[in-house]
Amino acid sequence: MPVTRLTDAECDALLSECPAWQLRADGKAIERAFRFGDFNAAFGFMTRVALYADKADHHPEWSNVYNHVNITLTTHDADGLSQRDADMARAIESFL
Ligand SMILES: C[C@H](O)[C@H](O)[C@H]1CNC2=NC(N)=NC(=O)C2=N1
Repeated sequence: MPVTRLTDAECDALLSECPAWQLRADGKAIERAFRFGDFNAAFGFMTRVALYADKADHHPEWSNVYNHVNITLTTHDADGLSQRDADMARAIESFL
């Protein structure tokens, strides 16, 4: 199902609201690195993100090494950024 991509203005607004996120060089994703006190805290965060993703049917591209988590958000159905990514980034920030 085609999904509408964010406009440049919407993308700029998202990045100014969530300054810890960076726009990927190709402009099709946003990414952020997280560091937690230990693995337990990192995995608890990942669990909250996973529950959000399952409910939203919108899934991150992510990795975890001990207390580090890296997340990339993009909308495959749009081949770029959509409102789903903006909503998810804001939700993720609220988990911190
Ligand atoms: C069929 C299912 O609803 C789609 O494949 C969903 C699943 N999760 C998704 N996650 C992301 N990041 N992008 C998508 O386009 C997407 N599409």
